[in-house]
Amino acid sequence: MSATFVDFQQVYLSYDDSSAFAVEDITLSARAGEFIAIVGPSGCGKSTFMKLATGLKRATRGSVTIQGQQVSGPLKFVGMAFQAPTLLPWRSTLDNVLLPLEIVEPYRSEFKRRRGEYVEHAMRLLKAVGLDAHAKHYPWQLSGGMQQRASICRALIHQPRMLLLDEPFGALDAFTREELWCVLRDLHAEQRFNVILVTHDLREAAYLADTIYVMSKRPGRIVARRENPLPGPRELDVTYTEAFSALVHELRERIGSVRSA
Ligand SMILES: Nc1ncnc2c1ncn2[C@@H]1O[C@H](COP(=O)(O)OP(=O)(O)OP(=O)(O)O)[C@@H](O)[C@H]1O
Repeated sequence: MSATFVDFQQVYLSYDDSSAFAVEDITLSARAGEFIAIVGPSGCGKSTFMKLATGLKRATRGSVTIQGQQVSGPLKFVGMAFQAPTLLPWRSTLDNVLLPLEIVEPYRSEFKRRRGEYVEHAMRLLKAVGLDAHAKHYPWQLSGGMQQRASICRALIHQPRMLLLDEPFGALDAFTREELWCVLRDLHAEQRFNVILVTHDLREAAYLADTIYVMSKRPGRIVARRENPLPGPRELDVTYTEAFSALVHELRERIGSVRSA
């Protein structure tokens, strides 16, 4: 069993310092390399949870630690990707992927000297997601799925120990989404970074995550924790099995009972 990587202990967050909490009593821990998914109804606090995990927001009460260190400000060893790929339109795919290295230390001060090495690394990532032939293309020359692949490469370029994904595949068609599930599965299997995936898509959570947490509506609380019974890494065929459907149904029921509560 690996050591704990992310640890939330009775965490509360209020945006306006009132007693109205956006999230309440969150206790959760993830092992190093674990892939967790957070699912729940709209507005339950999934994005708030992300802000707490990256240090963008500080807990009003309780403690958030990463590798045993209290989180007290924005963390550098985190990569993030969101529903909108947010690539800069005037930069090529390759230059978009390199962007964090031009901004974040210690890479920034080494950027000019080590550019060749950084480009090699970016090209390896682009190859892993099938985009190496598009490195010189601009975002407007890429499909939505290709842009999202590029934004995942950008999130991984500084070899983060933790990858935070907020509905990263929400805007994509079902086929592209499933293709990107496989891309993410393979990158995770190879590099074993921690992943926190926030999603409305229960199939996505059941396919990708080692552990799935269900949150209640505001104030967001964790109402269920489910370890994925299906051995990983999973092939897409698993999504047609009874065991997979049973897991998705179970999650749906838990969310249903949260919504009607
Ligand atoms: N900056 C903010 N200031 C005040 N309240 C906020 C702020 N951000 C979020 N909230 C409130 O906190 C609660 C949780 O919001 P959050 O965005 O974390 O939910 P979510 O589960 O990610 O929602 P969705 O699934 O719709 O994206 C909501 O009631 C929201 O109105």
